[in-house]
Amino acid sequence: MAWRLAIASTALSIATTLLLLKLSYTQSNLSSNLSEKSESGFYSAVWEFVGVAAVATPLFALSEWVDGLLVIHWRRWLTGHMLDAYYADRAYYRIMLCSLQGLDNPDQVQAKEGGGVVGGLMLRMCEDARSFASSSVALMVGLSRKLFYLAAFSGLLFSIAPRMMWFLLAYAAAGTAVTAAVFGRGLMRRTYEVLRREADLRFQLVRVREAAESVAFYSGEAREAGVSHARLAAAVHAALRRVAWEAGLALWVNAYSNTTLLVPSLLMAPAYFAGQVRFGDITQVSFTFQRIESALSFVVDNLAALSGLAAQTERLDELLRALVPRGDPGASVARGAARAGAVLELEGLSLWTPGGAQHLADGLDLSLGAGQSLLVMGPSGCGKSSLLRCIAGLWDEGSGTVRTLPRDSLFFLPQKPFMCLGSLRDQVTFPHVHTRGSATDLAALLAAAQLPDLLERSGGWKAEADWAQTLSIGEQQRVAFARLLYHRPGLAFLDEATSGLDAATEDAIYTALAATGASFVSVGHRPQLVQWHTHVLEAQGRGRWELRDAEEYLASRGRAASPQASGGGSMTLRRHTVSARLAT
Ligand SMILES: Nc1ncnc2c1ncn2[C@@H]1O[C@H](COP(=O)(O)OP(=O)(O)OP(=O)(O)O)[C@@H](O)[C@H]1O
Repeated sequence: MAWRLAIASTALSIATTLLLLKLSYTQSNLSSNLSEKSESGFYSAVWEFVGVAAVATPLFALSEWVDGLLVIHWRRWLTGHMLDAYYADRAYYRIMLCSLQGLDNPDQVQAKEGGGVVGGLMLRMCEDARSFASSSVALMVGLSRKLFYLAAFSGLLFSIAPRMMWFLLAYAAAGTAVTAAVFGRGLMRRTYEVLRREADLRFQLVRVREAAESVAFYSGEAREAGVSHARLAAAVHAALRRVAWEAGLALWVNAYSNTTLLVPSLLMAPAYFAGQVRFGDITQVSFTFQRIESALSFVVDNLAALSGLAAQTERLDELLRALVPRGDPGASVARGAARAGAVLELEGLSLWTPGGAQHLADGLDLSLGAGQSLLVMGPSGCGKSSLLRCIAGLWDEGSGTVRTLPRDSLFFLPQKPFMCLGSLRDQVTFPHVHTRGSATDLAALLAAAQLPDLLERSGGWKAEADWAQTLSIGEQQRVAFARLLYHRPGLAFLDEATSGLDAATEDAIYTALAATGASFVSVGHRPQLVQWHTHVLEAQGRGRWELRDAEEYLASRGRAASPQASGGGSMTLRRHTVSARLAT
């Protein structure tokens, strides 16, 4: 559609240019007949003018309308294309990882200093695509129209006043060269800076909105306001610098174009006084001169818009480049299908954090059979969630092999619950778009997830709310568990998915999970979780992990927690302290 509209816009540009050319002859006739006091000639020129104007007026309006449609259709295609690239191949996640490492913009320190250029780019993706589409269409249409003017009018001017044509060509070439050299790159840089600083400010405000409650609990307004004000100041500073450049450019453009105002009359006057040309020729030459002058001065007149377009193009290009997968970064984990009877196999798995700063697993071997379950334990930051990231295919840096069931038989409950935009039903069926099963089946899932009253409380399956803000973390974890039951995976992963729940609810949840017969892998800190698993994988530090049978693990813990052991003693002591405080 955009291509068809572009062709229509070009055809209309040609038609309107021809009409303008015709109009210049009509105007010339009008003025000449007036000055020669030829009444009949004057009125026939008037009718001619009315005829041309009657065709030209709707054509100009049609041309505007087609240009407007072109902007909208192109914008729709461009934004749709960028959204596809953003969601394809988990690019949104990859560029988040890259921006954390400051890789989004190889030649800049900006990524670290600005709070994530890619973060800002992502926020402005739709906005940038919209303004890119409108300004590029405006400039393209403007440029093509000027080229048609140039083609149509330069022959005319050459035939009437060749000296003037040469003057114009030389003048415009010099003007364009000076403008591009003095203002071009500088203005483009300033515009880019303004776009970037505005994106930084927006990024900060969105972050505060997302973490509003935490900021409020910390009474962190003053600090966050300080950061927002600093970013606003940076945006204003960038805008002031651009305005200064624009003022300089406006001064130059005015001087440049005003200089040419008198040229046609000055150059034509001697021939007119000598009776060699008619008066109408002077007006026609002035009209033609202005058309050609404006065509040749396209760069001078539109430098601000061109530099804005260049900055927008650069930003979109940066984002598109970030969305394209980089070449193979080197060693990466191999993947395959689990062999018969197994649901998860890790063979000699070595895992690094992205960028390779930390070694999280060193030659880990593990095999989990159907119906078995594994609890991953270890101190905070040892790499428990990262193991799941690697199994899910989010992280790849390392070596060894991961074999699992097919991706659609796996289901991950991440550490931070995610509530999508949409109804309560959407929360349970996410990421499915179409619901499987009846409302009663879904209600049974909520009941199994220990949320029997949520449906009624929320106002039905179609109720929409900001679920991430209105449900407690524990409730969000239970909704996520209902989601897991809905998808009935062969192998489920629960990353501290019950950390917000009391022990009784956690028990009920694991009972429901065990009843499904699915294999599952949990990440957790609480020792009482062990009872629900057949195996325990515990971090030993420096990337080493120990796999044990759950019973063996409990037996060893029992020995360690005997009254003689210091850990058991301190736990008892703490309980006494609490009850003493309560009694007081
Ligand atoms: N995107 C990332 N880039 C680089 N390092 C990261 C990234 N994400 C996490 N890490 C680091 O990897 C290490 C392991 O993180 P991980 O989330 O796996 O810890 P964990 O054992 O699950 O911790 P917790 O129990 O606190 O959830 C941490 O030191 C963390 O700082």
